Amino acid sequence: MNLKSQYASITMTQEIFHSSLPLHLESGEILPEFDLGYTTYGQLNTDRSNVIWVIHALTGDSNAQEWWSGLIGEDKFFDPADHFIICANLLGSCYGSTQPFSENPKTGKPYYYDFPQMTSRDLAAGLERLRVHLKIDSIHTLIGGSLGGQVGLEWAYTLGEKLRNTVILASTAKTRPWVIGFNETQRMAIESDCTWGENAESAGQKGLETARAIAMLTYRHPQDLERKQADSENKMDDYRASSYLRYQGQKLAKRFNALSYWTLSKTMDSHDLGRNRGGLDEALGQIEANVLAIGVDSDLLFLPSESQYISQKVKKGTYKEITSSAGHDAFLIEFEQLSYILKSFYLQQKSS
Ligand SMILES: CC(=O)SCCNC(=O)CCNC(=O)[C@H](O)C(C)(C)COP(=O)(O)OP(=O)(O)OC[C@H]1O[C@@H](n2cnc3c(N)ncnc32)[C@H](O)[C@@H]1OP(=O)(O)O
Ligand SMILES: N[C@@H](CCO)C(=O)O
Repeated sequence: MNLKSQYASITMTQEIFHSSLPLHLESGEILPEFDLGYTTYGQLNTDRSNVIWVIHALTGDSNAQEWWSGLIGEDKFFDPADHFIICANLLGSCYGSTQPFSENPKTGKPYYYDFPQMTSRDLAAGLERLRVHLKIDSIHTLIGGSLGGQVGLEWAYTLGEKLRNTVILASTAKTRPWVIGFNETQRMAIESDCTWGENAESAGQKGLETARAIAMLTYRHPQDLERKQADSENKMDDYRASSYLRYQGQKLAKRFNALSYWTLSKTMDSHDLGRNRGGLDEALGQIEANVLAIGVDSDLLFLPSESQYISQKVKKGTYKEITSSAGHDAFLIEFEQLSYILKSFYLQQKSS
């Protein structure tokens, strides 16, 4: 579907890529075939050197120009008039790619709880299959935050010199117990829903609301809630913070499903760039691309030190930090700082 924008030169496409070749997963399981829904903005230039590949986070979709509107779009830092911007819905997610509700070719029925566990390395392998299909031999920049940063690091490792720049935001090279713990509380909430276990797309949805409420506290910061959710002094119940978290839970449950959420939270947990590669330092040292790791000073989920570590252990690393009271989700909010950091990074590449 080609949607011409108001500027004749800028196109947007939304396609489904079908891979009929099996994907061999890290667990040893096999995904017999799969689909990836993807969105592109702009066009490839003559030497195909203007590819910006965006990787979304946990509940994201391929419409990067929507959820990252401050960074991607006409007259934004990544402008489709200059770049070919592509974003694919990650395997396991429910926005057009193969996921727990997809048909299992072996049974002719939805996978549901039989959907194979996938790691960030598997999700990167799925994106690699799409890259080859699209005949994209070189990627100018790979950029992703949180889970998107985990998948981005895995893909940067295998892309080698096919990738020039990698921008990893609010993420990590190996998921720590702190994050696994938060994800486990969210899965416990989903599993406590009496509908969990049913072969139905509505299974676990109330539990998902609670999971999202827990997650929102990891995506923000006490200062953020103090600023936006504080109540008047004499309040004794029905606090703004309570209704805010309940609202956010309901809002996610309207657009996402519990099985995809459960699946992708396990993907986040199992992320370890160094697994079967001689450890983290060895693996990070193999990445050929220029790496810009961006931390958020108030991030309580993926700590700034984890971004600093990435920049210190890769061959060509730069660390920058966003200053924000918003916490982890600042990578979705602080566009002025992000654009400035990116501009100085690319200028540094030009001068080196
Ligand atoms: C990288 C990716 O893949 S992104 C992943 C997919 N996308 C997402 O997760 C959504 C991304 N966007 C967001 O999370 C947010 O919009 C952000 C982070 C970009 C911006 O967050 P903020 O501007 O701080 O919005 P905030 O978290 O305060 O929520 C505002 C919403 O809560 C509502 N709200 C605020 N306070 C309360 C309250 N006390 N009670 C009830 N509702 C409330 C607002 O009405 C508003 O509703 P709306 O979203 O329907 O308009
Ligand atoms: N809030 C975003 C980023 C989480 O890391 C999401 O829901 O995916």
